[in-house]
Amino acid sequence: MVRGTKRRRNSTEKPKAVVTLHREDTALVDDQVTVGDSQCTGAKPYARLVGIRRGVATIDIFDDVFVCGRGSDETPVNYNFSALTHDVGLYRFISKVQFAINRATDTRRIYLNDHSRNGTLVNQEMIGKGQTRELMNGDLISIGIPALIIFVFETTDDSQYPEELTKKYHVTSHSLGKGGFGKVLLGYKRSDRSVVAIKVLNTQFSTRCSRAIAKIRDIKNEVEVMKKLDHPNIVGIYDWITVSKYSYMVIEYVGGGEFFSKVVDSKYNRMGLGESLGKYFAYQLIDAVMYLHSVGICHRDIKPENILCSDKSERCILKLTDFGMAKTTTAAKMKTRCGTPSYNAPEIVANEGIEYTPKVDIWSLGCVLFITFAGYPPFSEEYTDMTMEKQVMTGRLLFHSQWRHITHETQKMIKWMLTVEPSKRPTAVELMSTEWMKCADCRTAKQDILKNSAKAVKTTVGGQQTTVAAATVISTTVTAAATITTGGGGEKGVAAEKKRNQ
Ligand SMILES: Nc1ncnc2c1ncn2[C@@H]1O[C@H](COP(=O)(O)OP(=O)(O)OP(=O)(O)O)[C@@H](O)[C@H]1O
Repeated sequence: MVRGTKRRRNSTEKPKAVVTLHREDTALVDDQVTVGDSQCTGAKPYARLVGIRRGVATIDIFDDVFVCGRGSDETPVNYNFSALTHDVGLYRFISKVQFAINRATDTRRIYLNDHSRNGTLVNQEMIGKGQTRELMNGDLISIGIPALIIFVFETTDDSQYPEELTKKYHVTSHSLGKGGFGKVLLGYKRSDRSVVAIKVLNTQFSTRCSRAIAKIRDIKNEVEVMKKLDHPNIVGIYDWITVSKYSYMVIEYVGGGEFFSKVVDSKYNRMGLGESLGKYFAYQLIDAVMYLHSVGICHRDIKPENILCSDKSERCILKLTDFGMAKTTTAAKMKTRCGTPSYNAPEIVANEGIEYTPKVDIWSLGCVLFITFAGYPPFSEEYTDMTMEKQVMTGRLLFHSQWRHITHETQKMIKWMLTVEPSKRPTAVELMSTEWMKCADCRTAKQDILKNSAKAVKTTVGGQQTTVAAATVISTTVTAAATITTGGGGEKGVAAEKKRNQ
């Protein structure tokens, strides 16, 4: 069994928010901004409630006490939600006085006081009538139940984003995650209110050496690759804006977090996702890679961290992302040693400067599927009997007890993908044509992908048509990111590997 190390959370590390969005419903705000009296005096608002529900305005806050609720003659409020009276399901949750925003006159800290019986939630945590919570930039405010997110709370500092970006997109301060280059923020398109993810990339600085993204040229390559792609299992791109030393990639919002978190989820007991669910995901990933290779793109960094889940449901749609290492195979020979060590194919590990092919993606995919079915990594420095390089170069695989629940056919397929000799390794087309990929779970996956893409809308990116899921929000899950703090075996092995690879 693989022995791993615990991923310790730094005491200063803040939990990461993961937002799940069911696109059917989203459609953000009307851009109307209601303002307090102070506007007449030319004062600046100290905070803003960004409405992320159709009909809910974005509200600039000037007053030290700002009350939101249905209101009545006896209980006047600053914002009365009257635009939501048609939305009976939601309106019934709103109290006459739902909550108040308070700014302390001395410390200038900002608080939410919950006044309602149904309750107000901050980042999906119930505050409760009579209780108070300090608000932070980017906090999500819901009413009654976690899914009914109404506002993103923001302290105001508009100046940080360039007009080229803000005239087309509203950038909230709600962080979806952090990468080696910077951050990923929740935003929405001003034109149709659909939700987007905005990657803010510092073009002069990258903390992650493994990622060739520090230079504008490399970001351009990533964008050019993404613009060529149109597949339901690949994250779509809407826009790319570069101003001064920052680049902003506006991409499809995928709200279920990394596939990595799914495979290490304690509910699977570190034993893998099992045959049925594993094949459901295998179909989607093979389909994505088959498409990529058919349009002459090699990803070169396939791993669970670069696959996002559409939502938190068990059978979600997977989307391949992070094309920072991708290469157009028709344009140039691939020789560069890149990718993530424990997912790299032997021909990359050999580092002999010999040209390799898109089969390197099949190897990485084999590693991902091995982990998916078994819950532990096929190659790892945690195996102390031989170096990781040797494990990869010899294709040595350890099959622990969990494989007893996986069919021989599946095991055969994984071994085929992890064939050391590239010419004997299958192509994605060959994998897709096997009987193995004709199972009921694969058919279900196919139907689910189709259903998901039926909800897609066509958006123009740089003159090209890109399919992106129709963003219709609401139903967002915020969870702490500390999923990998305990446990052993596979979870620790995979988690440790992830840490090492960063
Ligand atoms: N399209 C998206 N929709 C929603 N959340 C996203 C999206 N893209 C990224 N994220 C979130 O942001 C986090 C970091 O994203 P990203 O993939 O850009 O960085 P990374 O892969 O960790 O770093 P690097 O790009 O340097 O390798 C992800 O783990 C995910 O939680």
